[in-house]
Amino acid sequence: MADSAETQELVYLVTGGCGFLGEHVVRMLLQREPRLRELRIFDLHLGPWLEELKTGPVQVTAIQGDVTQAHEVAAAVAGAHVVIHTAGLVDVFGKTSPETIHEVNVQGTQNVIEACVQTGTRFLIYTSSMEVVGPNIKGQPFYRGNENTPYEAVHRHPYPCSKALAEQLVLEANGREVLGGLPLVTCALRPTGIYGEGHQIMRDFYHQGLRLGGRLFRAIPASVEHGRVYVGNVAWMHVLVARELEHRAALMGGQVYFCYDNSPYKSYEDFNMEFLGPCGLRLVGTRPLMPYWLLVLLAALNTLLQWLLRPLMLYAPLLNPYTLAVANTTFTVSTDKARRHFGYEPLFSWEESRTRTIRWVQTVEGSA
Ligand SMILES: NC(=O)C1=CN([C@@H]2O[C@H](COP(=O)(O)OP(=O)(O)OC[C@H]3O[C@@H](n4cnc5c(N)ncnc54)[C@H](O)[C@@H]3O)[C@@H](O)[C@H]2O)C=CC1
Ligand SMILES: C[C@@H](CO)CCC[C@@H](C)[C@H]1CC[C@H]2[C@@H]3[C@H](O)CC4=CC(=O)CC[C@]4(C)[C@H]3CC[C@]12C
Repeated sequence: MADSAETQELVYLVTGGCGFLGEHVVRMLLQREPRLRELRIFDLHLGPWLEELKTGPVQVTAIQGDVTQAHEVAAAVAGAHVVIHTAGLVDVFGKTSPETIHEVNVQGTQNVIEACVQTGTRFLIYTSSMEVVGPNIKGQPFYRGNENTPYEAVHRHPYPCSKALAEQLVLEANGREVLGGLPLVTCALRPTGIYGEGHQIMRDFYHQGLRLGGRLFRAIPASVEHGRVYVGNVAWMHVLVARELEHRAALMGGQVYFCYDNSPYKSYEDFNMEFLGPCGLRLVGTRPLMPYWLLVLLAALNTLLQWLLRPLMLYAPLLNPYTLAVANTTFTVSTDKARRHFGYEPLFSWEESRTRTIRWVQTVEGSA
C-alpha cells in the first residue's frame, strides 16, 4: 500500500454498501480517499443511486451478492486492499429468524475473513455495535463508559449475540497469515445508536407522530441516557481506520473502538425530538405517560401477537421486551481512544449533524 500512496492505486470493498451506514461510507470514501482506484460495493440489494457514482474518476463496481455465499464473497474480495464489512441483518423486531440473523452476521463475517485469507487481502474493518457490550439482560447502566470500562456483557437476543460472535471472529483473525505470507490486520468499530440521513427508525417515528396528529407520547424517563452518533462521523471513522490501519498495524490491529462524536447525552426520545421537533412534532409529557409495568405488559403482548399472527402476517412493532429494555437502560460512551490511536476527530459538529438530519426529515414523504 505504501508504494501507491501518491497515486490512485487502491481497491476498496464495502460490504453492505447500499445500507444506511454503507451508503455514507461509500460516499465518504469517494470524497476523502484520494488514493482510491476502484471502489467495490457488495450488497444483497443494489441501490439505483449507485449509477450516479459511476461517472467520477474512481471506478465504481456494484456487485450484487450475498455474504452467506462464500464463493460470492471470495470473488468480490479478490484483489482488494481493504475490506470494510458493514453488511449485516439489523433486526431487533423479530422480522427474521434467529438462524438467519446468525447466518448473515456470523457466517457472513467468517466468509469475509476466509476470503481475505485466501485472496491475500490484509486489512479488514468490521462494523460492530455498542450492542456487543450492552445493555445486558440485567439492565445494568453503562454510564459514559469507555472501551476498558468493566461491564457484564451478557445477551440473549439473536442480534447482539450475533454481533458479539462476529466481532470476536474478526478480532481473533488479526495476525492470521494471508495469501502471500503477510499478516491480516483487523479491527472493529462499535457505533452507538446511529442517526442521520436515511435512518429508517427515525422515519418510522416521524410517520407515527404525523399519524398521531403531530404528537409523540413520552414512554421513557428523560433521565435514561442513550448513546447516539451521527452517521457521517461513523462513516468518517471507518475511512480513517482504513487509511491508518497499515501504518499503525501494531497499535490498531485486533482493537475495538466505540464510534463517538459530540452529540449530546439524552434519552432516546428527547434526542429524536432534536430533529422531529423542528419538523413540527411535539413530545407530550415531561414524565412517561404510562407506568413502566404497563409498557412491559404491552411489549409482552406484542411478542404474543407476533407469534400468534405469524402464520398470517408479519407483525413487528417497534415496542417489544428487547427494544423496551434497550431504550430504558442508560448506555452512553465517553472515550478518546480513536483520537489517541489514529487521530480521529468528528468531521461534523453536533450543530451540523443536527441541521443535516433535520433537512433530511423535512424531505421525508408525508412531511409538511
Ligand atoms: N443502525 C444502527 O444504529 C447501528 C448499526 N450497526 C451496524 O452497522 C452495520 C450497518 O447497519 P445499517 O446501515 O443500520 O443497516 P442496513 O440494514 O441499513 O444496512 C445493512 C446492509 O447490509 C445488506 N445485507 C444484509 N444482508 C446481506 C447479505 N446476506 N449479503 C449482503 N448484504 C447484505 C443490506 O442489504 C443492507 O444494505 C450493521 O452491521 C449493523 O449491525 C451498529 C451500530 C448501530
Ligand atoms: C419504547 C419505545 C417508546 O417510544 C421506544 C423504542 C425505541 C427502540 C426501537 C430503539 C431504542 C434504542 C434503539 C437501538 C439502539 O440505538 C442500539 C442499536 C444498535 C444496533 O447495532 C442496531 C440498532 C439498535 C439495536 C437500535 C434499535 C432500535 C432501538 C431499540
